[in-house]
Order: sequence, then structure tokens, then C-alpha cells
Amino acid sequence: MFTFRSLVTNAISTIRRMSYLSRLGLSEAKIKDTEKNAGLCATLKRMLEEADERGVGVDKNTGTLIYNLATKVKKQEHIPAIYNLVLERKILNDMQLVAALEFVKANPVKFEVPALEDACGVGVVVTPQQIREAVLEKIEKNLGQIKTQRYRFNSGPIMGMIRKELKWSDGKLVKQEIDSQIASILGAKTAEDSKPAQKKKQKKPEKKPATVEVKTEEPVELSFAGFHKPGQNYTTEGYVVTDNTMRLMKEHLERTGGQVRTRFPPEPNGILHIGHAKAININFGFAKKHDGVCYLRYDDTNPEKEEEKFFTSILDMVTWLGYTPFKVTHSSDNFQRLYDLAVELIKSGDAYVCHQTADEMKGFEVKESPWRNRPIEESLLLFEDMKNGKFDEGAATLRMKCVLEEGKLDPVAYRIKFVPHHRTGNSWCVYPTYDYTHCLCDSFEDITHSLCTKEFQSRRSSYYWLCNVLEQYCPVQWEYGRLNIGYTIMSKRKISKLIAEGIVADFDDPRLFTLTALRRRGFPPQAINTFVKKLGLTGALTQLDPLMLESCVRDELNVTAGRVMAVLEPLKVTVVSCDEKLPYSVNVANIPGQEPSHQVCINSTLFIDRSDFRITADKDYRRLSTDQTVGLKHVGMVATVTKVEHSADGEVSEVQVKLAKLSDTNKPKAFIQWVSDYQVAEVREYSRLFNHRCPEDPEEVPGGFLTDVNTDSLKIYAAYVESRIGRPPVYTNFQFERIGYYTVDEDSTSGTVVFNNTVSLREDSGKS
Ligand SMILES: Nc1ncnc2c1ncn2[C@@H]1O[C@H](COP(=O)(O)OP(=O)(O)OP(=O)(O)O)[C@@H](O)[C@H]1O
Ligand SMILES: NC(=O)CC[C@H](N)C(=O)O
Repeated sequence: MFTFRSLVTNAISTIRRMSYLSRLGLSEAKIKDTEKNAGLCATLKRMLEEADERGVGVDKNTGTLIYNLATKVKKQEHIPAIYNLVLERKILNDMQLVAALEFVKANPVKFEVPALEDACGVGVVVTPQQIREAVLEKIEKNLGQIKTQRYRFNSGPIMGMIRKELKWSDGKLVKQEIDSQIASILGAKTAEDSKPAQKKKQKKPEKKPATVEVKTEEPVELSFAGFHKPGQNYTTEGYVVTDNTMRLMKEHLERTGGQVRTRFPPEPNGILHIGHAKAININFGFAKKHDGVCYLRYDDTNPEKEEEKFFTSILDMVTWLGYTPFKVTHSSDNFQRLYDLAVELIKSGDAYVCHQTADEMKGFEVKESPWRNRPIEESLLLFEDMKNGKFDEGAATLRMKCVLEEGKLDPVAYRIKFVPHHRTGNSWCVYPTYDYTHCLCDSFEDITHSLCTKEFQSRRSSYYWLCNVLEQYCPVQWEYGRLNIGYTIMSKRKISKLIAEGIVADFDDPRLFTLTALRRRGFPPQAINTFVKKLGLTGALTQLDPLMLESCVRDELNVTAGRVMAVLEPLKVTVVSCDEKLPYSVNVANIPGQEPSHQVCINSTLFIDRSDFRITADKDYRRLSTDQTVGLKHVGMVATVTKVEHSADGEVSEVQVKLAKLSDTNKPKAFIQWVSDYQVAEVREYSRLFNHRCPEDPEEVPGGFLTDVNTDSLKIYAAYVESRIGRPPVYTNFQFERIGYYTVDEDSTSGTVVFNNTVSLREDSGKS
């Protein structure tokens, strides 16, 4: 309950806090914000006390410098050296302060004060005369523009150039000088000068022609801005510098020659999905861009889930996406080395054998292990017992004495599993965990950038801690956003469920978003790479719409897929008369605007799609009917219906037409595809496997993802396709004119080609 006394005490303490924070010249809002950060408040208080002890007055400028130093500095131990320069009035502005902070960041272990002073321009005086002369020179160079643009002239670039030339000049003085020199050239502002600038009329973008455009765009590139240079690990946020850091870094650089080294580290417990394509592009792409190398490292520390077929298919997919690993390695290559280091970790008192159960360790508010402080000798013996199979599974673990970011205490380094390993057989019954293995394997491989998804951010502290405590070279971990796609699921366990329920055929069912499924559906690897690159390193945390990926696929196939005429539901058309002698052939480019070409031949029997004929046309219907003509693609003919035949059940069974040469007087509303010399092919049409964007979200789908399955996601047609294409190799891409893109499926036989629908021609018709 609030008493009058407590209210008064609170008010007094607020006034006290306010009074020292307000000495810094901060706004009230900033003071309120700062008060929320007890650590920062304590630092600021200490700094002000020091200024008082040394008798240095704190004016507004010094106040701002103090506040900026306290908030921008990454390591508390760097404050005294820089603060000293502030109190000695040697650092006078923010630019110098930033330079000082940069300097200490780049020299984390030791630095001499004169070098620091040099780096932040202590004692460098830029006189008003120097500023005047530099401004004059730039103004003269831009005189023409200044006179025509008058007060609309953008002086920003001049300002930038001068700040570069006269590095420690006072920005305010430079700006004043530029303004005053411009004013002396132009004289007072006129009424015209004060009018708002007229916006340039923007030309309406021209409507895209319906024909195919040849892509001229540069390939999309991922931007890796912000990543550190090899050797500069210690400049990165949160990196921990120890007495060994610089020595280990020097040795690392001697081994690598300063080369960028990354790794793509999948667990070989399933096949890769579209999310992994992002990880592959980031790891291989970054290395490639910097003439570096990327390892493919199988993170094989969970023996029960690993299978040979996964190892093979992972490498297969990396290669398919166009990347070649520098070396293929395995975490298990290092099992002995990792074990030896674990022994060292126990010896240094940084790990212990624990007998808490998995349940006791779960959650975040767990109690400290009662075995945490057991004698080192005891842990050494017990760890050996663990290795020698003297404990049951779950009866003992090796735990590291460190705290994860989220407050989780003492992550497990080793657990017991009586499971033979795919590569090491029965040699081991203790297996290292991700937290123990990953950073050390990165270190052994001299990885410079350990790139992983955001959920590993909370493991950064244990990553750095372990490398440092074992005195191993410590790479830098960088995180990027996970890629998730809507209307599908990617978890291996859930896909297995779909297979078990008979909803999809296997992991490579073209309705899934695994990489093998996308290859089978005809998605070109280049399109997948472009999609991932367009998203960039960050990316939505929510589900992206698959339409974005499909659009990249269309762009790619538009310029690479050969054109073919096909009809999914054939309707027989008999030509009763024709201006040309039948059969009649023409030459058609395989891909518009490109070589080579092929012949299409029309004869007196042809087939069109059922959807392209109606008995009568309404005003929106543009294709063939008894009262409307239609053009036949490529041959320049116009069809007019002369008779319609029906089968016994009343369905249209045949249409008879006469064909006239296309002329200025008989132009039809539309041209349709047709086939004369055809082969029958099986065409599989797919639509989304799930009805909701997030089938795993209980709010969207309370009944669970299995209840959200679209039961109509596969349709099979016995289509007629131009016979000239014969038996094309599996994964050959085609555009079925006016329908969509298709690829040859591996189920094709010597008798029948099976096609999978890749995407429709246009986005809207792709929606199910
Ligand atoms: N959806 C995703 N988006 C981007 N990167 C991913 C995605 N899924 C996994 N990765 C990254 O790919 C690399 C190898 O992944 P690994 O197969 O071990 O991950 P995982 O999380 O087990 O995948 P899964 O989603 O199949 O469970 C890791 O660096 C991981 O962070
Ligand atoms: N750091 C990482 O990239 C994590 C890789 C690891 N194989 C995992 O996903 O569990």
C-alpha cells in the first residue's frame, strides 16, 4: 500500500536520479528511457562523479559526449581511456568519439594512448581559413549548377567532400560557410526561390506487350554488407576477446592466408527443403563472392536418425543448385579430437558429469545441478566410464559450466547412446551435442563466418565460451532469417506423416517444397537461387507466399523452356475445306526470338482443347463457337465452324470447320493451340497441398495440419502433345503454349511420357 511517506521517498529518489541525468542535458523523454536501464544509469553516475572529482565542468557538449560514450561503448574497460580524453577536452565532438570507439574496437587487446589520440584527431586544428578555402574551391567547380538551380542546389555532396578532406573540421562551421558563400553569389532569396519545387511528371509505364521478352537483367546478387573481413573477428558485436585471441587469430591467418571459409552443415537425417536452399546460397554464395571456400559438413552427431540415402541426396542437391563443396567433411571425423578436448574441459574445471534426468534439466528455471561442484578427478573417471559403456542411456551426461543467452544453465556436451553410428560403427557410445560440436568443428576447419539461422542466436555465448575456454581459434557466428513458405509444411517428421497417410507419394512428391520435389516439378535451380537471393539475408519470419517463388520460375522458364502445343482435354476437329493444301507446314522458333526452330504441320484432322469450344459465344468468350471464328496458332489460319457432332450422351464429339488464310478482313478475337501429329501423354496437374497459409498454426487450423489437406491437389489428364518431341530426357522443361510450364517426370516409360505441371503461365491462374 502507498503511504504518504513512501510517496515522498519515491519522489526524492526520482529527483536525485533526474538531477544527475539532467546534468547531461538530456531531454525528459530520454531521461525516462535511460532510467529503465539500471546498468547505464550506474555508469553515467560514475562518469559524472569522476568529472566532479577532477573539477571538470559538464556543459551540454560534454554531457552529450558522456552519454554517447556510455551508450556506444561495447566493453566497459574501454571507457577510462576515452573518457580521459573527453575530460581533458581532447575529444571535442561526436566524430572524434566515434573514431576513438572504432580504434579501441580494432585494437581490443592493447593500445597505446598516443595511437588512440592519433586515431581520433586529438590536437588537429582546422582553422576557419582552411574551411573557407576548401568551400571556395568546391563552390567554383559547381558554379554553373548553383546559378541555374539557385537555392535548390543540393550542397550535401560538397559538405561530404570537405568533411573527408578536412577530417576533423566542425560540421556546423562547414555548413555555415557553404551557405554564406552561396548566398553571396545568389543574393537574397526571391519569391520564386521560396516556391515548392515542382514534381517532375512521371511517364506512365508502357503496358508490357503480350509477347515474350528476352531477359536482359543482371543476375540477382545476395548482399553480404556488414560481414567482417577474415582476421577481424574481434571487431564484431559480442565477440569475446581473451589473452589468446590475437595469437590464435595470427595462427589461423597463417593457415588460411586470410581466405573466407564457410560451411553448410546439414544434419543427414532427412532431405533438403527450400529453406536449405537459402542456407546453401548464403554459405556457398558468400565464399564464392570473396574467392573463398565452403565446406559441406554433415553434422552427424545423432546416430539414430542418419541414413546413407540422406548423405547422397544432400550432396546431390547442393550440386544441383550449382555449388561445389571445397571438401565434404563430417562432424564425426572429429569424434576423437572432440573427446580429448572434453577431457581437457573437465580438467580445467569447466565441465562435470551430471546425473540429472532430461526432465529435470528441461525449462528455464531449473535448479543448479547437485553435481556441478563435484571434484574434477571424479568427473574424469565418470566420463571415462560413460565412454566405456558403464552407464545406461540417460544415466549420465557431461555438462559445460556456462550460461546460454536465454539464461539456460550448463548445456549438455555429451550424452550416452547405445546406437551404432553410420560412420564410426560401435566405436562410441557417447556422442557430442550440437552445442559442444558445432563451434569446435568450425574452429578445426578454420571457418571465418559461421552463418546460421536466427534461432541459433541464443547459442552464440556457448559457442564463443567453449572455443575460448579450450583456447581454440574462435570463428564469428552470424545469423540470418529462416525461410518459410506458406501452404506447405517442411518438417521431415510431418512429411513422413503425409507419406504414411498416403496423402503424398514420397519426400519428392511434386506438391512438397523439398528440393527433390521442386526438381521433379520442374523448378530450375537458377530460379530457386534467384528467389533466395531476392529475399536477401534477412527475410520474413512468417510464411512467404509460394507465388513469389513461382514468379521467379516463370521468369527463368520463359527464356529457357522450348514451346510445344498440347491439349489437356482433346476435342476432334475435322477440316472440310482449307485455303492451303493440307498437310501444311510452317517453321516455328523453339523459343520466340531464339534459334533453333522446328516444323509444325497441320492436316485435315486436328485436336483443340475442349475449353476452347462452345456452342454459342457470350460477349466475354473470345474463342471458337458456332457463331465465332478463332485463329490457329503459328499457321496463320482462321477456323469457322460448319457442323457440330454430338455423341449419344449429348457431348460434343467433333467439330467440322473450314480454314481460311488470315487476312485484314477476317481477324479473329483469339488464337488457340492445336495438335495434328500427336502422342498421348500423362499430364499431372498440381495445386496447393494445404488450404491454409500456416497449416501448422493451431489458430488457423485447430484440427492439426492433416485436417487441412486439399483433397483435390492432383488431377491427371491423358493429353495430346505434338509427337515431334518424342521421349525427352527426365527434367526437360517445356512450355505448353497457352497453358503453362511442364517438365518430364521420372515415371515416364518408353511408351508414355509423363509430364508434371511446373507453374501456370500467369500468376492468377496459378491460384487454386
Ligand atoms: N528454413 C530454413 N531457412 C534457412 N536456413 C535453414 C532453414 N532450415 C535449415 N536451415 C539451415 O540449414 C543448415 C543445415 O540445416 P539442418 O538440416 O541441420 O537444419 P534443420 O533445422 O534440422 O532443418 P529442418 O528444417 O529440416 O529441421 C543450418 O545452418 C540451418 O540453420
Ligand atoms: N549452426 C548451424 O548452422 C546449425 C546446423 C545444425 N546442423 C542444425 O541445424 O542443427
